[in-house]
Amino acid sequence: MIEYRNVAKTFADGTEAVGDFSLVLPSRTTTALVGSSGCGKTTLLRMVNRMVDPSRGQVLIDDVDIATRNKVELRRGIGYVMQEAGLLPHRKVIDNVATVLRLNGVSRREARERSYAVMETVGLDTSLATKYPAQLSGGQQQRVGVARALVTDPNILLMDEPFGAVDPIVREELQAELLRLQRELDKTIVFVTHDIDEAFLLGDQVVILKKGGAVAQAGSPADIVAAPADDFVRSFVGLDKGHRRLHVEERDGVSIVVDGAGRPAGVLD
Ligand SMILES: Nc1ncnc2c1ncn2[C@@H]1O[C@H](COP(=O)(O)OP(=O)(O)OP(=O)(O)O)[C@@H](O)[C@H]1O
Repeated sequence: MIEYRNVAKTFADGTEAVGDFSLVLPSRTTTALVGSSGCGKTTLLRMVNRMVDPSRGQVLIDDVDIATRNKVELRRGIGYVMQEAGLLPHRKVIDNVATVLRLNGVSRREARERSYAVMETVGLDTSLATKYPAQLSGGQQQRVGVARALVTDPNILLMDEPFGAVDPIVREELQAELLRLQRELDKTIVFVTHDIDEAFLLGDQVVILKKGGAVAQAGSPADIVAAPADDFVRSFVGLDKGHRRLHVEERDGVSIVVDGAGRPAGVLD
């Protein structure tokens, strides 16, 4: 379990990125932090692996304040996937994946074996292992980023807009892959996105943020759609727009679901 207790972050230049944020993220579930640019998502995410230390308040992992933990040791149990994959361009795919294992003192041979295995886990053809990142598609590079984060088998996976830079079709593939991985691996995932549909698809818990890391609403996607907290949430999730306002129409004895623009979205079973 990850817990934020009244955390705040003001950067050295005086920018208040997070005002007062509290939240519990249950183990083995995915929490999606969603909000517009600059609302503090990345700052909150990076507090979990201490890339950012809060100015006030605490972050706890399994009831231990992480401020008391050694940063290097803490990060061993936490995978981090960033936007644009962040791969080392001059190192082969397999060496990118193996980096952290080698830093942890795992032998070259074992590091390679584990890296090949995790490439398969994330759906990467192992023939790509000896290529350089620039020789891969954007989607493949993102998978390498996920493989690299998973290779040490961390309990926690932090993902910062990991699918933001790929085209919509590849993005859907990667989202489906992540859902499969989550079922298989059972990690505690913190996923940052500005896309509410992605947050609803991947998050067990969705946290809609306003500026300064203020929580507009936190809950399951169904809870949020059923009872949006206010007009900001209603508008953010698109409940004021046609595509989420569904109703049922009868056509020749079949109940079809139609959106606010009159487009059929599906049939009722
Ligand atoms: N190192 C820093 N120094 C000063 N200000 C910062 C720093 N990092 C972030 N900020 C500011 O803090 C606020 C929150 O930034 P953060 O990156 O957490 O937002 P975000 O919601 O992740 O945005 P985006 O979706 O654009 O990545 C912004 O105003 C940003 O400019």
